Amino acid sequence: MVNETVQALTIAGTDSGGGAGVMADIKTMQMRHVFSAAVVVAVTAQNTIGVQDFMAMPKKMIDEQFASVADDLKIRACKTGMLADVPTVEAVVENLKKYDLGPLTVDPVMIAKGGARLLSEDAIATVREQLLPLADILTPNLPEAEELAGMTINGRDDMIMAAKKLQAMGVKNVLIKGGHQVESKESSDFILLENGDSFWVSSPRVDTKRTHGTGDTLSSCITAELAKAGSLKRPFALVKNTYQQPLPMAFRLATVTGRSTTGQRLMRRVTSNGDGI
Ligand SMILES: Nc1ncnc2c1ncn2[C@@H]1O[C@H](COP(=O)(O)OP(=O)(O)O)[C@@H](O)[C@H]1O
Ligand SMILES: Cc1ncc(COP(=O)(O)O)c(N)n1
Repeated sequence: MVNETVQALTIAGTDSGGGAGVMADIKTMQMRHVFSAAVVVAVTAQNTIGVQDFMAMPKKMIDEQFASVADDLKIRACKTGMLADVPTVEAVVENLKKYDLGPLTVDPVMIAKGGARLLSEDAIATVREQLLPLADILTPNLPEAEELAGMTINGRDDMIMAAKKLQAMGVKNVLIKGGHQVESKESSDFILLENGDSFWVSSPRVDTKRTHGTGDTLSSCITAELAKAGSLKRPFALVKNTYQQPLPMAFRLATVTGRSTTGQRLMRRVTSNGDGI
């Protein structure tokens, strides 16, 4: 049951296929019992095979969505996902500064798993310079961490160094996702907290290419938990606990037989964890 007084906001692009973007965010937040609002900044024509097309929203429409949400709801935490291009990033930054929407999780979506660019190359600098300083937590995957930190990442020591570099750019907490280390038997994420504490969260790698939407699921789960708790302690405890659980057999079978994505399975692992932490 959703607690309608606990409200979170996703600021991202839609996925017509329902596996990533705003759709994954809403499903995840809902399953974490949080009411989710959405500011749609881009629309994609997309499925599990790839992104066929996308269109960014005009600034006026982005501004109006932020105003509608802020005038009516009491948003306790928010996240950004796909931000398309420079004008869109700038419009989002302007609105994030204008309204109090609680702690901000930035998922710096750049390139979809299928290879389509969801953030123009010239917008990377805008994200680095204007959006990162507003982020309470940044959740890049490995290629995004490389791009933002300006270094190549080969292994754990590099992930630690990249997280420190990103923190030096003004981000309070950094979670570097290890999903793209396909040669490793584990998927290991590195978390560097504001107070300098750090830890690794590892889980056995699911042998599948169907990982569409995994990052969105993770960042919207963190955002939902931030909306409930107001601090990062509980969201990270949840993420850590969730990942340390073995994958239920049904999900392992789905990898082999079904079209279920790792994102959807991860969502179920996250959500099947209940509120017991
Ligand atoms: N094949 C996999 N097996 C297990 N966990 C995975 C797998 N792929 C990704 N993950 C986990 O899913 C989350 C999202 O990671 P990743 O796929 O790298 O993000 P993104 O969707 O942004 O590229 C991370 O916590 C990562 O460790
Ligand atoms: C609208 C939208 N937002 C984010 C992603 C990234 O998800 P993934 O990297 O798993 O393809 C996506 N494909 N589409």
